[in-house]
Amino acid sequence: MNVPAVQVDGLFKVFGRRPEDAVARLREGASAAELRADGSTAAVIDAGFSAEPGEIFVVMGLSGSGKSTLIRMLNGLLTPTAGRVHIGDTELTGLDPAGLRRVRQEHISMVFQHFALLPHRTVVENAAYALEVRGVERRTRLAAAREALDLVGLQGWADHRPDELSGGMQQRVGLARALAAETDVLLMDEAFSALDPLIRREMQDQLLELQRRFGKTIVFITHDLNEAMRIGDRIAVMRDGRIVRTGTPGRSWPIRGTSTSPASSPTSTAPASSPRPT
Ligand SMILES: Nc1ncnc2c1ncn2[C@@H]1O[C@H](COP(=O)(O)OP(=O)(O)OP(=O)(O)O)[C@@H](O)[C@H]1O
Repeated sequence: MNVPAVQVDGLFKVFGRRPEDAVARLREGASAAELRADGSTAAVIDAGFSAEPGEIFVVMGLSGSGKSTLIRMLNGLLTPTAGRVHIGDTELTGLDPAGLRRVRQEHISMVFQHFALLPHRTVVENAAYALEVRGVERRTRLAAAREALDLVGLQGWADHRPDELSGGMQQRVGLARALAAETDVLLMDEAFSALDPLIRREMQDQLLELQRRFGKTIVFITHDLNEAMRIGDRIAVMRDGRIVRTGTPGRSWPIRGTSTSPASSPTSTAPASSPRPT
């Protein structure tokens, strides 16, 4: 199958009592603050975008703006209150649990901020984990995991335990796990945010290099404007649950106010058409 787009239409997630009623009120113009007064949290409000094949689509916003809630709806970890998520032609939001599991296993990998490695397993077993869940036979999955570890520069570390590795190396294992799974959609939730600045930059470079080679569809969450500008083909800015701006990094991207102010006129631009800043 070709690498699929990740498409989001009219997506809402409300926590609290009677979330569907809250969505109806939001659609009628109620504000998130009004809902909060009634005990509901509107974490994602009417989000829409399409992350295209081969693109790194960055979602940037301050803490509490709804980024994690949004990305968790992209792989079905959270069920939207309203709206749709498509992975290619498959509507995620319309699948039963077994169908959802299948799409996740075959198409979607997630890389987390705190690595999510299994401490009692070796590095190679961790890198092979997604394949194990998929039922791939041990020898085949360990061979694929070793190849993926080579790709992220961890040759020689396969038989160590995660706690013998630095933070940067542990996150490379997280990346290797995603690569070994050979899924075409990669969801990264603040994946480099726990790393110190030099290592973080190295990881950004590594991701760009891997992306040049494999051309997946990547949705990358960050609160860091520099990171967004460095790796994003396009950047969506979230504020108080809403995507307030989508644009292409470069000279035209208005840096001032992107992280906190609402956009005066959100623009949508074609993916991957302009060079990345270096
Ligand atoms: N399970 C939940 N129940 C109730 N409210 C929640 C839940 N999960 C998130 N929220 C609320 O939804 C809003 C958005 O949270 P979310 O974690 O998605 O934001 P974020 O941009 O990822 O922030 P951070 O970077 O701090 O994780 C916040 O007000 C948060 O308190």
